[in-house]
Amino acid sequence: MKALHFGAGNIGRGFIGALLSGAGYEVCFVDVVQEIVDEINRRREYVVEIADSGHEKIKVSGVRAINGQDTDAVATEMLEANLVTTAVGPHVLKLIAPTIAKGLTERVKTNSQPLNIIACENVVGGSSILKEHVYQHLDESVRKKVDELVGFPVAAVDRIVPLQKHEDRLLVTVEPFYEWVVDQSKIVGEVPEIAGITFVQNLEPYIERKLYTVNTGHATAAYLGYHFGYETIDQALQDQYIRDVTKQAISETSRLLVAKYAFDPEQQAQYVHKIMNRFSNPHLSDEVTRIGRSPIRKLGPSDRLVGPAVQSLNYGIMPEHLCIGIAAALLFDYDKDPEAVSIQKTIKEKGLAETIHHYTKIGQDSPLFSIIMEKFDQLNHMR
Ligand SMILES: NC(=O)C1=CN([C@@H]2O[C@H](COP(=O)(O)OP(=O)(O)OC[C@H]3O[C@@H](n4cnc5c(N)ncnc54)[C@H](O)[C@@H]3O)[C@@H](O)[C@H]2O)C=CC1
Ligand SMILES: O=P(O)(O)OC[C@H]1O[C@](O)(CO)[C@@H](O)[C@@H]1O
Repeated sequence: MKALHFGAGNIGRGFIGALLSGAGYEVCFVDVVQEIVDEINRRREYVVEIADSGHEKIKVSGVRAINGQDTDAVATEMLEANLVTTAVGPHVLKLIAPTIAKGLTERVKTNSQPLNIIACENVVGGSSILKEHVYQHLDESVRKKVDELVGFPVAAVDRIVPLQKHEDRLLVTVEPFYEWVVDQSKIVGEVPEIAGITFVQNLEPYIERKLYTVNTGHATAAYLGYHFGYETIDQALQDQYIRDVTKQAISETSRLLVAKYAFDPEQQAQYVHKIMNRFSNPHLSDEVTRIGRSPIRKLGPSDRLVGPAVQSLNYGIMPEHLCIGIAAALLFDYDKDPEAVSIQKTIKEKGLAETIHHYTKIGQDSPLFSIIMEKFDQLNHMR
């Protein structure tokens, strides 16, 4: 069985590639960083280290890689692949779509075996977004065949993999916990038996639970941590104010998730408890600037902060602490992050009110609007 995986980065090597290799797949990575591609091909293996007191080292063997700019090589790999996965970042999906479309166009000429393409990104509907981009590059006749033979099941992936700072460029340190949930209803052909993937009939509750609990809490702690001068997430969470706001923000999303999807409140509370412990893992050094990266994406209307805040109103929940998270994201003035720079420029040129509406789409008529304005002001005075 062959898996073609786009993105030999932290989640690619540290989670998806390692899990698929362990499940017996021959994994071929596609990346655009030639040094990583060369290093994988030179060694054909790498090590994943588990960040806990045991520091277990797991060897991932039999892997290879190709450069994504070599679209002919990628298309050739797609001819016989049994599974295609991605972990490139939500904004990159449209960039890899033409290559995937080229591969599918070639593949359906000779191969009538079904193929599933799973985007493993922190976004609601990642595989559907990818599918839309891919279809824009397919001829009408090819689309019909792809409709029949190719599935784009959506997925939720959860494993904290911080920035890697090892001499060994392929070594990747990961937290012990992982979860990969895939929408079975969109699988074309037989459901593959892959140890470590949970298949469900409706992914929406799972992706919202993951994004609006893990990522909401992480983002809230990261933006507040940055604001108050902490470097890593475990340092930030030792600050009582940050810890309290983070817990309250996740408790607001928990109330939303329980009301919307009828999750068992006790199980959700345990889920939250486990997540707070994962954030504080002393064996991981996870920078607040990584978790806060791309604040424009993270302030998007359905992403981890604004998405649950807006939805909460429909369930009679006033998400005051999520608004603190949103305000802290608007204060994220990290000059090495181009999205943070854009937000700060917009605030300077157009003012806070217009900036809030521009990025979050929250209107002045929403009760959230004035709370965000107020929290922004309060945080500014607390520094
Ligand atoms: N790091 C984490 O803890 C988690 C990350 N995720 C999601 O996984 C995705 C990847 O995140 P990370 O692995 O952390 O990022 P990363 O930056 O470590 O990896 C992304 C990889 O994609 C490669 N890439 C960029 N453009 C490409 C292209 N056109 N073709 C092929 N490869 C390309 C990059 O060179 C890089 O190696 C994101 O959507 C992220 O939200 C999800 C759960 C956890
Ligand atoms: O990968 P993104 O969407 O930029 O966000 C980083 C977040 O994703 C994770 O890497 C895992 O979900 C968290 O560590 C962090 O909250």
